Amino acid sequence: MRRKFAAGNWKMNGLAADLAELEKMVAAKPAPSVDTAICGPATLVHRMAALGWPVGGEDCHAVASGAHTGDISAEMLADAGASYVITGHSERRADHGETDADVNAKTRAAWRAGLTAILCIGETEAEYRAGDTLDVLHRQMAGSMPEGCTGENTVLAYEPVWAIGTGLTPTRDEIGAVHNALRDALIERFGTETGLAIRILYGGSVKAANAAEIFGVADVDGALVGGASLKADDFLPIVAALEAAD
Ligand SMILES: O=C(CO)COP(=O)(O)O
Repeated sequence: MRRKFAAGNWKMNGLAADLAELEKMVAAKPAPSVDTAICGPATLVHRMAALGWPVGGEDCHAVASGAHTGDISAEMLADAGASYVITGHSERRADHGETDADVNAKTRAAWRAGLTAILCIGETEAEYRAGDTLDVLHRQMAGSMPEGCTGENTVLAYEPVWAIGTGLTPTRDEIGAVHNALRDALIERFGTETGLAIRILYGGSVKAANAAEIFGVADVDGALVGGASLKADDFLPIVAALEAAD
């Protein structure tokens, strides 16, 4: 039985003053029946973790330490109190040219440090319009997901690039068809037990207003939430909707 999971991604947002939002979330003590986490900027991870809410990084380097100015290793995130790290977010793939092989290496780095990887895949608008969504996702999964994925060390996040920060989302049927195909692909690659254990999150313009509808789709195990995770008043209703979902 997969535990539902509501994860936030603060992206390049968050100053010390914004920790007050996380404090509000902690104070609300929401939904013990679902997993929650906020992935925050590296500058805040330590302080976020100290508040007692599960925390993740947004990226990590593939190696543990060394001459890589400005980079953060998975071990550093774990040392700062993180339990998760996002790998392969489309903004890193686009802004930093990260390839599936890079994402694969970063995901293995996350495991090495004892972190759970929230591994992101998703098609661009052009790929969506061309009807190539599943081909793209299968290719990204094949390249980005290392051997050894389990329900504990990896969470898969389907984030259509064209739905991120745009207010657009695929239809329920489209999300359902994609998540169903991803589940089949996980089972084929990792076997039935593991394929059924790996959680698949949807991400892209999830808000309180559409959360219940999205969480009602089969094989949606939760969400990776960007903009609506920055404020407690936006994120907590999403967590509540996940808890209420069948
Ligand atoms: O990229 C996302 C989460 O990783 C989604 O961002 P938005 O929820 O702001 O669309």
